[in-house]
Amino acid sequence: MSKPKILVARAIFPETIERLSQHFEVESNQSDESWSKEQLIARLQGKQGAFTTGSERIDAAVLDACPDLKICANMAVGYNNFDVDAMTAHGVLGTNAPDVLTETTADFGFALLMATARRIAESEHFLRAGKWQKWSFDMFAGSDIHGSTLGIIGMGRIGQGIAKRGAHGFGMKVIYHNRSKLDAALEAECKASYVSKEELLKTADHVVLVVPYSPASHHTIGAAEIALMKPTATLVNIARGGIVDDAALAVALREKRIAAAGLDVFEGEPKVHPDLLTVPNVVLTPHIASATVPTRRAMADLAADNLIAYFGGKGPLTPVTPVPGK
Ligand SMILES: NC(=O)C1=CN([C@@H]2O[C@H](COP(=O)(O)OP(=O)(O)OC[C@H]3O[C@@H](n4cnc5c(N)ncnc54)[C@H](OP(=O)(O)O)[C@@H]3O)[C@@H](O)[C@H]2O)C=CC1
Ligand SMILES: O=C(O)C(=O)[C@@H](O)[C@H](O)[C@H](O)CO
Repeated sequence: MSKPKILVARAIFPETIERLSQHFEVESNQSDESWSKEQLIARLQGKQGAFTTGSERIDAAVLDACPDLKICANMAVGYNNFDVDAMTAHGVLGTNAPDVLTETTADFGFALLMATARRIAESEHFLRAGKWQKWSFDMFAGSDIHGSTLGIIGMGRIGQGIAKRGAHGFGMKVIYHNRSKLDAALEAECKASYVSKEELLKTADHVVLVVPYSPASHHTIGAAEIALMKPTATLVNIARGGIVDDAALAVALREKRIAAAGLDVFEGEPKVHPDLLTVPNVVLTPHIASATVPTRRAMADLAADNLIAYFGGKGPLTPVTPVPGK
């Protein structure tokens, strides 16, 4: 029997390609070229499965043009690159890669918070530029992490990981906002209290965003929300580009309406709003929150496992679209 045909849309570990090749006829983008939508559609012709990353938009145009496609397995927990309604209407399954990256991403969220609040990147640039001539009482004085109030918007798996690090490791008071409240046992584990978004923005010393991107969460933080925050507050976005209005944030940072921001994700990335590149009080990283070697391997393994389980007749492991018969 011939093997199902799959497309691996971006360069990935050679071991993952080897493993997939045991089950599938694999075409892969190991040169990591940037494909246009037309090129993606051309490569997907005759393929029953796709190994995708957050970079490939799977929408009605792609689905209409690729009638053989049955499943797209994302090597990411976020799946806002999938048009879930269009995939459901076309009977194409989507899977994501949850859990395996939770702790690694929470570590990074906390690292970015600390770098931002304690002005680590800004002070390092100052030192490297040869500007350090003397000690002074307020040189790069930032804000404290320990004992401060941490506000988390998007208190899911990763948000809870950050909350535990803050509450148990740094004695922070943790407040959070979701559309729904966590159950009491989870709140106790995270030492966290539910508040409205407005109260969170007004009272938190540090606001961390870990909410998935959707039309409902578009510009969760814009000029009006920033205006509610303390002038000494920091804002960290490890969620997705589009959760923050980057243009409004750049203005707020320049005018010191909040103290600082740490951003791993950007509207229209890999492009970054030019004004963010020129304000000093922001730490910018290129979407690397899940980037440790073991975690990237685990994410690739889970995406591959989803394809293998589905074509092996077991059904997808971590579906994000409805699964027929379930
Ligand atoms: N920078 C990076 O490299 C990475 C970024 N991410 C991002 O982090 C996101 C979260 O991942 P994970 O924690 O595993 O996901 P979860 O689904 O476990 O958590 C998401 C949380 O957000 C809340 N939420 C969803 N929509 C809204 C909304 N409109 N307003 C307020 N709260 C909302 C949910 O609660 P409720 O439904 O009650 O609202 C839930 O608690 C991913 O979707 C991805 O975009 C993840 C990994 C790495
Ligand atoms: O999992 C997610 O949602 C992410 O944002 C990151 O872990 C990925 O690196 C990125 O999406 C590429 O697939």
